[in-house]
Amino acid sequence: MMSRLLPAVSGRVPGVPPTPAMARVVGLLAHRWFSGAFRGPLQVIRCPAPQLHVSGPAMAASQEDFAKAMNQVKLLKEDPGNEVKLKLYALYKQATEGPCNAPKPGMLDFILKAKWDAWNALGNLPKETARQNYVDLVSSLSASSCSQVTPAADKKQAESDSLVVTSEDGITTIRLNRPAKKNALTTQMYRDIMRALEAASEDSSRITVLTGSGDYYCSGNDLSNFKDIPPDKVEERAQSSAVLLRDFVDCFIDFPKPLIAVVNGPAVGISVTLLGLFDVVYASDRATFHTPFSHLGQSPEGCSSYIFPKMMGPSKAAEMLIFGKKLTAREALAQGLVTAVFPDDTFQKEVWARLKAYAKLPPNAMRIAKRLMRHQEKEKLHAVNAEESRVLAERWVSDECITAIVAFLSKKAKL
Ligand SMILES: CCCCC/C=C/CC(=O)SCCNC(=O)CCNC(=O)[C@H](O)C(C)(C)COP(=O)(O)OP(=O)(O)OC[C@H]1O[C@@H](n2cnc3c(N)ncnc32)[C@H](O)[C@@H]1OP(=O)(O)O
Repeated sequence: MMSRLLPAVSGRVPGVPPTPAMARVVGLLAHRWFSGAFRGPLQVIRCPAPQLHVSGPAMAASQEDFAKAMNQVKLLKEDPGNEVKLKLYALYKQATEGPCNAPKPGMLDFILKAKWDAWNALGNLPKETARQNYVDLVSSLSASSCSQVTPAADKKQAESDSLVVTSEDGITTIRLNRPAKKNALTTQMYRDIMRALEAASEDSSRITVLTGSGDYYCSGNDLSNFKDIPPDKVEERAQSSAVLLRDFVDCFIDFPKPLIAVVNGPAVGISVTLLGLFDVVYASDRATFHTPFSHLGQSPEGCSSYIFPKMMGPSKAAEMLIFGKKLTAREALAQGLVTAVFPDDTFQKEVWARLKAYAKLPPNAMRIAKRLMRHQEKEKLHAVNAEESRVLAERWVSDECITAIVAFLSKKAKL
């Protein structure tokens, strides 16, 4: 089935170079980036599927992994759907041929055009990254039977893991588990959350919850993700991070079951913007909601540039997304970002009692209600996500952004 996705698109036209402005900024500022070996912790998804194993700092997939993944694709039991097939096609082409230089097919060549668009959207993503993303995607597709009750033996180790996924009482819980770093999201965590969502969409649970361990819900993107990038790789990294971000947010847009955020404490950056893609958001009265994008020289993501103005009106959204105004839980409730606020001392008890009751409702009825409420906006949300990710890739190489991140990493600044 999948082998039909792999025929070559022939013909060559000039490629898509990075903009001269970006290249200039990278050249001027590259020397200010941090260097030195990254010493990230190991991260684990607690999941019996063999593909979701311990992984350390990002590694490039070997040709052998790539070849294995191509074989795995042919063995998939279920059709992954056109959107995923297009992603696989695009990554395969990028990994084997590099950026799309083929002539754009005519408007009426629907299939060829969709394939060309998917490939072309990868821009200058390096071949190695495309290979890795292809392997990751195939691995997540093969892992669809994952995520049942966490084995008791694993629970002992969970404290040291960055992401813990459990499934119990009809609820799959994805817990951010880096309390010492305020649950900041590493690159590996983005990938692991995507895999966990893919698995949760297929498992027997009825609702899915995202929450955090410790005093924070999440402090947003781990700013160390910007560390250790060789000067000549800054642009490449910005592009591959934008692809990762887009794929990550797409998983939330497309998630088919009720998705609930249990916001146990302060939330920052992408952990706030994503809330607009959840069905229900419960917050402790200790939680705050902070999107300091301008302070960081960055721009909004998670479809917030579209959802927040619709949800709270343009001027309240501007206070958050342009001026970085931090909201209390009660203010977020008043703006519609939060569904309900609970006193911190009874938060866990009250919220989980509610969720357990919801998880007893008929699953198909819940999915159908969600689909009816969301499907008309889906296409728009994917377009907004693509644009926000593209713009962020530009911001990441900007002087404003680099200065802010250098200040944080050198301990000169904090929110
Ligand atoms: C694929 C890529 C997608 C990218 C998507 C883009 C998203 C955009 C965003 O999410 S923007 C938001 C980025 N987040 C921040 O700017 C928060 C930075 N952190 C802080 O300002 C503060 O740490 C704090 C206000 C969250 C908490 O302050 P507090 O004083 O209570 O605690 P500490 O500062 O001592 O924090 C404890 C340790 O945790 C580390 N840490 C916290 N947040 C982050 C982070 N986002 N990135 C990296 N590290 C973080 C902090 O450095 C401390 O570490 P240390 O103990 O080793 O010093």
